[in-house]
Amino acid sequence: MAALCGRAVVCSLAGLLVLFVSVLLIRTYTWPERAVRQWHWKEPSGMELMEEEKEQLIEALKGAIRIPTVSFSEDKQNTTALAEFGKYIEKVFPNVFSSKLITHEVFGNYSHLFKVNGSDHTLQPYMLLAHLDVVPATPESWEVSPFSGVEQDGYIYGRGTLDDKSSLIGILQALEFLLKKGYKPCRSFYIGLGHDEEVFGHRGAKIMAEELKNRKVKLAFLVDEGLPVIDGIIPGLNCPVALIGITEKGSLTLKLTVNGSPGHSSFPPLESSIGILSAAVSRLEQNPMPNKFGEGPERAMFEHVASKFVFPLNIVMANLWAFSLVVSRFLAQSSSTNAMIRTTTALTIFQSGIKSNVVPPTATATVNFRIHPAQTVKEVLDIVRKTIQDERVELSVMNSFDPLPVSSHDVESVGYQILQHTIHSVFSGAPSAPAVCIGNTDSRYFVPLTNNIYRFNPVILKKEDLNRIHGLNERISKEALERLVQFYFQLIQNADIDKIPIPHRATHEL
Ligand SMILES: CCCCCCCC/C=C\CCCCCCCC(=O)NCC(=O)O
Ligand SMILES: [Zn+2]
Ligand SMILES: [Zn+2]
Repeated sequence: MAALCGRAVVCSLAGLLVLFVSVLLIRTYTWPERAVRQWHWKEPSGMELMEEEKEQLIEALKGAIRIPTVSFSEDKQNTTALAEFGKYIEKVFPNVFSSKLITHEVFGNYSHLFKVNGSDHTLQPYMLLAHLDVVPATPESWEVSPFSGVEQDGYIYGRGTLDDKSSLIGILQALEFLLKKGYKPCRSFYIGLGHDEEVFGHRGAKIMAEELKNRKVKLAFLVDEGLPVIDGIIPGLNCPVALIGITEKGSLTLKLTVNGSPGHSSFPPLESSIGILSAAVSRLEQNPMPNKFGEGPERAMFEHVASKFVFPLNIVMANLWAFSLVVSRFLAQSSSTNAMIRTTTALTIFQSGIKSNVVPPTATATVNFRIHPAQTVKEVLDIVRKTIQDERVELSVMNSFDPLPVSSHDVESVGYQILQHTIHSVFSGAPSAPAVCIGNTDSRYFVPLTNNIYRFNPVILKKEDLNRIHGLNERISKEALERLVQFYFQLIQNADIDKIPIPHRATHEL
């Protein structure tokens, strides 16, 4: 009898296992049909750059890198360089500045707004954004001087080659080439070039956005800097994938202060302000914010490219209903993937002390949190207070904003489809996926103007390149720069799409 029961249990378990494996395989290998729009894409004209054009482009970027438009803080920017940059783009892109189709305005002394007037006023305009300021660079740690625009082994080196002068020059250069070829757009578009993105954008992009809002401008979509085409960054993903930032993490910057009594170091207090503050920031670092994998758009990103993972990871990614716990733990292991799944905690400034035999009265620290779309500033603050649990540590909010709204990214979404089509064509068929932009961009100020903001940097980035952004030896290959211009060249032309698309069923549309 017992043997019979045992057999029945074994049979049931085997049946369940077969069922489980069948579901996994069915979900993995039968990609669901998706309704896609049959867009009427026109073939963009004159895609290949001539040698002379390639040379012009490279020189244009090198010249831009040599102008040190550094933002140190909101109140400390290299304004001489910012002014010089304005004159530089006027000299390098004469057609953009003289075209009758284009109006040009300056905001906050150094930010630039262009409107390129299209022929069809029934089409809603769109906007391209980039910024001309850069973060500081310490020359002694670089292989080449960060503002020399040096070319070495096929790469142009310098601060801004990835963030964000390449895009700025790419947009203007693409427009310059198009104007030279006699191109006239159907759809109007704006180009916004902010001068203080690296220090919150309050005087540049924010003012531009407010002015456009006052003018009652509504945008079909907006494309700003953001996530790249990643290559080799997610283990097991066997091809480059273009990540389109459909939302952006929120941000919270806190100043932590501990006030103690100053005195002689020969009879120090039992607990110093430095010791108390160190323990507090250490607790924050040792207790990361909760893993939120599956509660924001990052889950859809993995499902989107599930079929591009190597076996057996393709099965895992196509079946996150069963494996999300294990995937989330795996993603937590590296800094770039960890940033996708939780609010991150970065200890960025720590200050105290003036002399080796003086006990300092005060210690301060700055902590920057980038907030996952499934959390809010308030929730993060509550967790911080609970984690520190020390009344002696004063908290003050230096700046904060909640995660940005999720932009539309379905088959009906014109902007997303134009972007996706352009990526597919320029990056040799690379699949794209909606994702969370982990850095913050000027585009957040344009939320009142459009529901369709996309953060995308048209550059292939490998794991070893990640730390070059805001880091040492920032560089872009000449080939990548040419491709970047191709991207804007085609994006601008593809945005002229005017036909109302006919709903259509197709398979395997990424
Ligand atoms: C699933 C894991 C994929 C991880 C991919 C990580 C790729 C990271 C590459 C670039 C970082 C994104 C930068 C976005 C623009 C940030 C601009 C900026 O610096 N803003 C200022 C700020 O955020 O403080
Ligand atoms: Zn940037
Ligand atoms: Zn930056």
